[in-house]
Amino acid sequence: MRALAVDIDGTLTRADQSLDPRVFEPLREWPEPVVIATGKSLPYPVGLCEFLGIPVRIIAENGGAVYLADDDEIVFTGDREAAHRVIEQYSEEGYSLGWEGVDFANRWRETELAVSCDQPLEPLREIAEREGMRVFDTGYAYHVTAHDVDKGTGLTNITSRLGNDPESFAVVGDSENDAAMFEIAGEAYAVANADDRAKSAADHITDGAFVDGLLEALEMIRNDR
Ligand SMILES: O=C(O)COP(=O)(O)O
Ligand SMILES: [Mg+2]
Repeated sequence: MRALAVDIDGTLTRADQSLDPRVFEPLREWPEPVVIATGKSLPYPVGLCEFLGIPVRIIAENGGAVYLADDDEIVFTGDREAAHRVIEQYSEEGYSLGWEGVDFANRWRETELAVSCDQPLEPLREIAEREGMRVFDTGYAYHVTAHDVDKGTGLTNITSRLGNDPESFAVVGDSENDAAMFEIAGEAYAVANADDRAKSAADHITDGAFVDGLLEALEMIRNDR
C-alpha cells in the first residue's frame, strides 16, 4: 500500500470548511505514513494530526514548513521578507490582507503570507511577480509564496527524511497548491470539486466531491495494492 499525503481544505472538509467526521477512521487506520499537506500554518495540521490520533507528519504553508515526528525537526523554506514587501505595496495601492478581526490566517505563519479572497487578485499577482514571488489561489486564500516552495518540494523533503521517495506516495487534493505534489507522487487524485490546475495535474479525478471524493480515492489506492 502507498503512503498518503492529503490536503485539508476542500479534501478533508465539507463545503462549509468544517472537518468531515468520516475522515477519522480511514486516516487512523491507514497502514503507511499519512502526511497532512496544507497551505495553512503549522498549528492547524499539528492540531489535526493530534486530534486524529496519528503521528504528526505535515507539510504546512504550502511547503514552507515541514515537520516530521520521526526526526522531530521543522524545516523552513521561503522568503517571508519578500512576502512582506508584496503586502506593503499591496497596502499602498489601498488593499489589505482582508481578514476580519484577529488574523488567525497569518498569526502563526512563518514563511509566506495569506490574503483573503475578498481582496482583488490581479494587483496582488502583479506585485508578487515584480518581487519575484507568486500567488497560489486555493479557493480559500491567496498565498504569497516563493517560487522554490510548494507542496512538491515539501513532499520531497518528507520522503528524503523518511527514506523513501515521492513515487511511494498517493496524494489527494483539490487546488492549484496541490499540483506540484500531484506531479511527483506515484498516484494523484483530484476530488470533483478541484480547480482546473489540480485536475489537469492529477492522474485521476473522483466522481465524488469533498470527502466523498477522498473516500473514493482511498478505496482506489487500497485496491491498487
Ligand atoms: O490554506 C489554504 O488556502 C488552503 O489550505 P489547503 O492547502 O489545506 O487546502
Ligand atoms: Mg485544498
